[in-house]
Amino acid sequence: MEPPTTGTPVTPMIRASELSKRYGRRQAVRELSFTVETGQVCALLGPNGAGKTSTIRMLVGLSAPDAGTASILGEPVGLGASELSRVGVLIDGPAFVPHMTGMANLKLLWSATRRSWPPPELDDALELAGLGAAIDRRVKGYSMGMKMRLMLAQALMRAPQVLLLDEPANGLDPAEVRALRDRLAAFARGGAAVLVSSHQLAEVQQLATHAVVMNNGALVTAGPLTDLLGGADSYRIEVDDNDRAIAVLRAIPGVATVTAQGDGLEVTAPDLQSRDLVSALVTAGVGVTSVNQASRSLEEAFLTMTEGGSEHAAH
Ligand SMILES: Nc1ncnc2c1ncn2[C@@H]1O[C@H](COP(=O)(O)OP(=O)(O)OP(=O)(O)O)[C@@H](O)[C@H]1O
Repeated sequence: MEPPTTGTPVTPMIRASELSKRYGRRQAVRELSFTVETGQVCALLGPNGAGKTSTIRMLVGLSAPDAGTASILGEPVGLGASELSRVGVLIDGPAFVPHMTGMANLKLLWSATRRSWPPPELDDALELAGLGAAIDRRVKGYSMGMKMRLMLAQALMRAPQVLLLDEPANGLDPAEVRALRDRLAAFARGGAAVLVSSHQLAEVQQLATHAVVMNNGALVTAGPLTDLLGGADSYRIEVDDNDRAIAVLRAIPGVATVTAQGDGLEVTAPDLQSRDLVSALVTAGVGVTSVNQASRSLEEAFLTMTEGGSEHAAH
């Protein structure tokens, strides 16, 4: 869901406002601002040491910013803030008691809330986490993916409106990442806001609707993933005859620009589908080798991050 651009402003579910954090001489986060709205799965993206974990820790009140404000559900975050009861958190990897079952671990974690077991949302949380019968097996036999699912269950059983997950896809195989994506998407469709950190562009393209890209503690770019990826309105097409293809493409109503780039063509056509372009080319007898949606901006942002000399964090 997109935030409205006009009309009554909505309160962002998650807001980082000019957040800064320093550890000794290391400026981990600098003047970082972004928001996550209801219905969004937002990726917090950046190389190792970019400041993602530091940011999430400030957003959930585990560390205090040196400057700026973290707000959840419109309220400033602090340790013990009441809003935090409506926040699900996965940070610092799964930590469970190995000789206890998944369910016993959930019960133990729930006991900290001093509310009676089971939580009303337990069944939904278990279904979304998708552990099946394994929930009654000991955690020491779990794979990394299963531990992540159990983490997800413990975050979801609180019926959170906001979910913050630090590198949840670490140690998951591609099928598990897909399953995680489906679960996060379902959760966001229910009106929640999800912030999920990652250092992998490919992973984020699968998971998120929005992205906040950071490097060296600072914001590089932020926005809907489709915008950051160059939008669905631009395509890279490779053909067997560039000159003829350019003539054909330029004659299609709705094609805004056609430019030759390297071996291929860069086409902007906001209202057309790739198949419209391909069928026009093929009908005109031009052989099409490949068609891809251009994904420039986010790639460029990543390039910037790499050039910016990302540091590997030893922590
Ligand atoms: N408690 C700490 N004490 C000292 N330095 C820290 C501490 N926590 C983080 N840092 C430093 O702050 C910078 C940002 O770290 P952070 O963990 O937030 O980055 P990250 O993007 O989450 O990286 P990673 O993907 O490796 O977890 C790094 O240079 C890190 O070494």
